[in-house]
Amino acid sequence: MKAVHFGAGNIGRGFIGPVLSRSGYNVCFVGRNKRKIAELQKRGQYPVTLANENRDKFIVDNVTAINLNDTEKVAEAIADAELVTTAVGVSALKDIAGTIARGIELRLSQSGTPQPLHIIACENGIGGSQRLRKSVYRHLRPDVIKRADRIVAFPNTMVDRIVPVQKHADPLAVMVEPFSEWIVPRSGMIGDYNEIEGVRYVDSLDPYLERKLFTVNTGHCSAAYFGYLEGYTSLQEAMSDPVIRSRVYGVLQETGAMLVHLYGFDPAQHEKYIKKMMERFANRNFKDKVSRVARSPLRKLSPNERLVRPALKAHELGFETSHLVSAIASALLYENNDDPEAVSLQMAIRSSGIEKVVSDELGIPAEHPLHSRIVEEYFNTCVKYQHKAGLGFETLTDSLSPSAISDNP
Ligand SMILES: NC(=O)c1ccc[n+]([C@@H]2O[C@H](COP(=O)([O-])OP(=O)(O)OC[C@H]3O[C@@H](n4cnc5c(N)ncnc54)[C@H](O)[C@@H]3O)[C@@H](O)[C@H]2O)c1
Ligand SMILES: O=P(O)(O)OC[C@@H](O)[C@@H](O)[C@H](O)[C@H](O)CO
Repeated sequence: MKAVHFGAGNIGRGFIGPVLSRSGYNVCFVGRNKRKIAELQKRGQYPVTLANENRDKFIVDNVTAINLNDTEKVAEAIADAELVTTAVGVSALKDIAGTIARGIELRLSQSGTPQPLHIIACENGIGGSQRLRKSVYRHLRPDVIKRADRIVAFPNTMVDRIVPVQKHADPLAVMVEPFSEWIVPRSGMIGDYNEIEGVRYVDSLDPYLERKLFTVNTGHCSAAYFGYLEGYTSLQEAMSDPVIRSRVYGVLQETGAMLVHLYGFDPAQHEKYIKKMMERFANRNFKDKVSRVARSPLRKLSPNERLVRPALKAHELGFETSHLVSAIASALLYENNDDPEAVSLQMAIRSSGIEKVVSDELGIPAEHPLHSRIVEEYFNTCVKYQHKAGLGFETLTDSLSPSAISDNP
C-alpha cells in the first residue's frame, strides 16, 4: 500500500507518518526542505521519541520523499497511491492543490479501471479536506471532475497529537506527546478501502472534531494568548501559573457547556476530558512554545475557528461567555514580528481600529452583543498589560480610540 503525504513537518513526521507506516503503508513525504528530503531518501526511516518519563523511542520505516517542485514525480506517486494526506497548514492547501490535481489527471489517464483514492487533509479546523477538494477541482476541467468524483474522496478528519517545534541534531528526529487520536467518518470514504490501523472510523465526525477543536485548540490557544501577555514563552510556564490555569479552565467550562448541550456528551465524562486535555498542555516532558500555539492569530480569530465560533454558539444558546471573550481580547493583543498574521492583525487594528477588526476579521457585526463586550475587554486588557510582557505603551495606546481611553481610564 502506498501513501503520499504532503508536509514533512512536525505532525507529518510525528503522527501521520508513524500511523501510516505502522499500518503497512510505504509513505512518500512530499516536502520543500532539501536536507530532510535527502535524509528521508537515503535512510528510509527516522526516529520518534515519546515525551514521557522514559523517553521511549521507536523507528518509523518504509518511508521516502520527493521534492514538492518535482511536480511530475509527485503526480506519478499520487497516480500510484491509495491514500494522499496533508499536514501543511490550512492556508497552504491551495499551494499544493495544483500538484494533487495533476496526480488525479494522471491516475485517470492510466490504462485499466482507476482505483479509489482517498485524500485527507490532516489540518486543524472544520472541513479541511472539502476545502482542499475545492482548491484541487479549480485546476481540473469539468469532464475530469466528473470522472474524478467517481473514484476520489476527500473525507474530512480530526487529528490530535501535540508536536512542538523540533530542535535536534538529526533533522528527521521528532519528539511527540504519547497521546494521539485520528478520526475519519465512514461516510466520507469511497469503494472498498483498507482501514488504516490507528485511525478510528465513526458515523459522524462533527462531535469528535468540535470536541477537539473547541477543547484542545480553544484551551491551548487561550493558554498561549494569556501566557503571552504575562511574558511567558512556553505553554509549560503558562500552565504552571495558577491564574492562567484557572482562566483556561473557565474557557473550557464555557465551550464544555455548549458541547454537552449540542452533542449530548456525558457531563462527567466531558469534565474528565477537559482535565486530561489541560494536563496535555502542561506536559513537562517537552517544551511547547507560546509562539507555535499562538501562531496565525488571524486564522485562529476567524469566524469558523476555535475562539469566535464557540463564543457565538454559546452566546446564542444563552451560556456564559466571559472567559471566551477574555481569550479573544488577549488574542487580539498578540504581537510577534516573526508571525506574518500577528503583524497584519496589529497593523489592521492600528489602521482601522479594533471595532472594525472585530467586525471584519472575526465576522461579528457591530450590533451583536459580543462585539461591544470584546471591544471593551480588549481595552481593559490593554490597560492591564500595558507595562507588562514587553508590550510598548505606545503600541497599545495607538490602538485605543479617544473615547475608549476616557471610558477606560
Ligand atoms: N503540531 C501539532 O501539534 C499539530 C497537531 C494537529 C494538527 N496540526 C496541524 O497540522 C498542520 C501542520 O502543522 P505542523 O505543526 O506540522 O507545522 P510544521 O510547520 O511543522 O509543518 C508544516 C509543513 O508544511 C510545509 N509547508 C508549509 N507551507 C507550505 C506550502 N505553501 N507548500 C508546501 N508545503 C508547505 C512546511 O515546509 C512544513 O514541512 C497544521 O494544519 C496544524 O494545524 C498540528
Ligand atoms: O496548529 P494550529 O496553529 O492550528 O494550533 C496550534 C496548536 O494548538 C495545535 O497544533 C495543537 O498542538 C494540536 O492541534 C494538537 O492536536
